[in-house]
Amino acid sequence: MSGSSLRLRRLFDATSHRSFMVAFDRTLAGGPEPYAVDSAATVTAIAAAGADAILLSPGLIKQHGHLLAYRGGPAIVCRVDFPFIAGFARGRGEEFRVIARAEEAVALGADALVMFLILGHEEQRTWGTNVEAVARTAEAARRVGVPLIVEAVPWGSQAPDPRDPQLVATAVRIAAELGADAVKTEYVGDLASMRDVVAGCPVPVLVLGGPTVDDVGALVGFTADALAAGARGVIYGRNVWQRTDSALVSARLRAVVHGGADAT
Ligand SMILES: O=C[C@H](O)COP(=O)(O)O
Repeated sequence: MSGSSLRLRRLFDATSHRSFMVAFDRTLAGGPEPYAVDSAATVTAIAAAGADAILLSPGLIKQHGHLLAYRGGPAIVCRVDFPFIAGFARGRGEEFRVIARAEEAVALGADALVMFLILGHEEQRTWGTNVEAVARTAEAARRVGVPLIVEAVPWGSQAPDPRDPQLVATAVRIAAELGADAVKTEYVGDLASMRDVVAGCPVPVLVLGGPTVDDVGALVGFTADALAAGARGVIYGRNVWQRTDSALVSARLRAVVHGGADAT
């Protein structure tokens, strides 16, 4: 078994084979947001909530990695690209820059890497740059022995609907064929379509969260549907940490991801 496969397994629970990952990388491009002004406090709360892994920028791994370095603590996942979205805060887009190489992320203590593959670019040139960056990072990740999770999403300006099942299926398939060890993508809205997305993707599919959903029942419900469709877990950000009832919601999500709890 390769180092990448071995380390990928560490992101998943030994019994459920699923993962409750929490993304705290939004402030990399969005700055200090509500509930995330004190980054150390947010990282500590995410670890206390029982996350299997936490997604952080290189700088936050450097600053706060020690808060996670204990037996049973969450694995550390490093975002290695910077999204030039006309504000991560203001919407979706298609520009990015690679900010850390696989070797650097591993030297910081990362157990896995995350970067975007965005479908629907306005220009072939930027699409080509994105494809090449993912392929090069996948090659470097293989060489270093660290898994690469590609956030494959139809968020480009030319994609009519970021949750279009066909486009989502295409995005994750391209990511896998470029060398991703797992993908992070949209829940496409219904179980049957999500099954097709998972069926066409030869690597584990993890579902992203997006803006905070106030209706916790709805959040838990679509999480359960995504898992029933074959998703191997979630990588949720604001839906975990950008809310007053964060600890409670984390516990419910964790229970649903690892089984034994229904969506109610
Ligand atoms: O890709 C986006 C980031 O990981 C932020 O996660 P979020 O949209 O669930 O808050």
